[in-house]
Amino acid sequence: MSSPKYLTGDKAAINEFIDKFDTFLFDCDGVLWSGDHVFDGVIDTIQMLHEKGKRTVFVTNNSTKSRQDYLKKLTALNIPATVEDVFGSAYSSAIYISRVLKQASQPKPKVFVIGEAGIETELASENVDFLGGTDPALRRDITPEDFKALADGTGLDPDVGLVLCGLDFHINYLKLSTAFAYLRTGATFMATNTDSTLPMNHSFFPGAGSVSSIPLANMVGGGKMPVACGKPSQAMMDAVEGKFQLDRARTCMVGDRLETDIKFGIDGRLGGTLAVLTGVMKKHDFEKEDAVTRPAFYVDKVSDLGVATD
Ligand SMILES: O=C(O)[C@H](O)[C@H](O)COP(=O)(O)O
Repeated sequence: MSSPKYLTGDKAAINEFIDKFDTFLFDCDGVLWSGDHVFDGVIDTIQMLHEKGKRTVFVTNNSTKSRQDYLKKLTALNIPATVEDVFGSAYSSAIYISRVLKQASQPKPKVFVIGEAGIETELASENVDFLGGTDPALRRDITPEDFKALADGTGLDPDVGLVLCGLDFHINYLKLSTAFAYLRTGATFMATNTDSTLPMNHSFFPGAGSVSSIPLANMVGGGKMPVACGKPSQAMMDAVEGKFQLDRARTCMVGDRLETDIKFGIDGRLGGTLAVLTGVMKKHDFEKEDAVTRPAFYVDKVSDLGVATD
């Protein structure tokens, strides 16, 4: 693996870098913002890319929000975008379940969800029947009656054939027990994404993988991992390519996490990958001898690209 090229402060190299691509796939958390704090210069940089005729697509593993929700956040933060520019792991999962698995025509068409409204909205947009998710009936302690009903199956919906788990800010023992009970009936095991942490407010919190899919994988055992539809899944890359008619050679992935964003771009054989150091990744992560993945380029922060307009 060749050494990543550091672009910060090198105007000629940055201009050459930008000219290599027509489309930039941007990760969100840790690249554009931390929580509701948009990093300095991000808005100007996105606008600069648009003025140069470049397309920007926001590809996020955060399944708590739908495309519309993300558009509201982008708009509130003054980042120029349309709903068509957003591609999240909730949407990626919903189209995989509806169009690849054709879940509606399966003997057990319903989906049990661990996650937030973003997943529910995207499943509904694909006419996939679901339960769980933000249902307030699940936001409580497990009872002896629950143990009995989950153990003998009377507490399960016989039409559930798939479990989809993502980031759930209301995770609890009852939800995990219910999901595990469905998996024990043979339900298909899927995850929107398996990120270990969520970058938020310039710190890190439990991510989707840590709160739902990895604990369930541990319960199921045998090394069985869920089909994940977020980065670095190439099911997501294929869907992004199809929707945006990408020329992969002229597309660059911009991200803050080696094992999701950069791996997504490399495995997808994109023309390039750009790492930014405002989120999860630190320079050492890809400079160390045993780094499994290395970006082609890196900058300290996204706004370092802004010198291209000077
Ligand atoms: O735990 C998660 O779901 C992820 O940390 C989070 O949502 C990542 O979002 P992204 O960086 O892909 O925008």
